[in-house]
Amino acid sequence: MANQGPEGEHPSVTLFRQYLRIRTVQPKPDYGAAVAFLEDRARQLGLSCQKVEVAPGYVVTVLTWVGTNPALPSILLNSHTDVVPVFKEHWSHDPFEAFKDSKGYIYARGSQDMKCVSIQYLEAVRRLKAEGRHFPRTIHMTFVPDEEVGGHKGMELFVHRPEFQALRAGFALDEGLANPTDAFTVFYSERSPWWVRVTSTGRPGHGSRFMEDTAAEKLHKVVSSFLAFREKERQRLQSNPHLKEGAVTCVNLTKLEGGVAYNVVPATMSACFDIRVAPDVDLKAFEKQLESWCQEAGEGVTFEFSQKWTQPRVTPTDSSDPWWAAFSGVFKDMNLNLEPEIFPAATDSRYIRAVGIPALGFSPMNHTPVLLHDHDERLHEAVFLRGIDIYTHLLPALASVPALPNGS
Ligand SMILES: CSCC[C@H](NC(C)=O)C(=O)O
Ligand SMILES: [Zn+2]
Ligand SMILES: [Zn+2]
Repeated sequence: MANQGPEGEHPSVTLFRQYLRIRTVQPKPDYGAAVAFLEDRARQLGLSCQKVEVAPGYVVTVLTWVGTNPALPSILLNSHTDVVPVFKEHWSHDPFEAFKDSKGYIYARGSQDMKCVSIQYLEAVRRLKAEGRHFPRTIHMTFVPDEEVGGHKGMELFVHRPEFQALRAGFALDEGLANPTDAFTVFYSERSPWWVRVTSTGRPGHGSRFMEDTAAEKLHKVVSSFLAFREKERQRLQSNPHLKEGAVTCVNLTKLEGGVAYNVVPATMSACFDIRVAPDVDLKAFEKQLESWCQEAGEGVTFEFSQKWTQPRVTPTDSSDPWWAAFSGVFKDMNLNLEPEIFPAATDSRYIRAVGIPALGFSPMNHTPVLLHDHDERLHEAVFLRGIDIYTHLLPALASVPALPNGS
């Protein structure tokens, strides 16, 4: 029976399942247990382990494999330790048990997002070290908290710390997404999250009357403008087979608030939008567009941001770029299909890219449905193990990229 314990199970899978059982689930992740697990891995692998407390209780753990030429900028392998909450009643198995079914599927929150990648990094390094391999560039594995709620007490702070500067990262890998086909997806940029609350104010009064200038009418106009834009972008994506989801701007109305009673016309109503702005959009012009939709709706309609990312960056994917050449070359050598895309949501990669470090988002999961944040998130053990193989090829290639003219 596949779930009867580690007997006959690949030790990397057993380790993965142990890590999945640590309850680093938002909103109260057990970060202490994750850090203790990683410290233990550092001891087992003979790696140094540094803990950087970026905010009270929020520790970034850094495991380091020093290269033969530590003067060269390093390779940063980043992963986050927290996972999103679950609706337990919708799961076939306990999401923190790491149940493995008879076919080899491991069910657990974090199995795709992104505890698989954390263990794959560690196991690839373990294997390469055991083979006696050495590479010029130092490899740092960073395990960060808080990504699932925006990274504001994680990577966003860490990239501005002296301990981060001291890592002297020249190139980074972070998370990607599964791909249901034979191909692997790699993300070279991200859309910018803009979370916007539009507040409409107007005349209150009795619910039986035709009041003039109501908050609801004006909010309706704004909502129509936002959703008309959404439809335009949706059709632009649908009509062009060359465009992928991340290349267009997406808008969703995610909250409507206001009102106190059926028979009271409210003086204030608001609508919240989750906007993901494509990296080629002129952000100043786009903000002006939001402003004019509010103005056109009438007096007393304003908007504010609760997230506003304004530093979209694109990591080069042309063959002349040495990092891309090293990364994509491995896929060519291994005869694997690679599909470069723009990440539709936001990851910690945006903070890494914003401080000038090229970063690719990659989670080695092909033949796997995208189940991050979903019920029954799962990963097949064979796909997980294949991912370790892929990293055992990627790390030597990246950590052997010669010194670049720009100093990285
Ligand atoms: C804007 S901070 C929230 C981050 C979250 N990341 C993912 C991968 O779901 C998101 O894009 O909604
Ligand atoms: Zn993630
Ligand atoms: Zn996530």
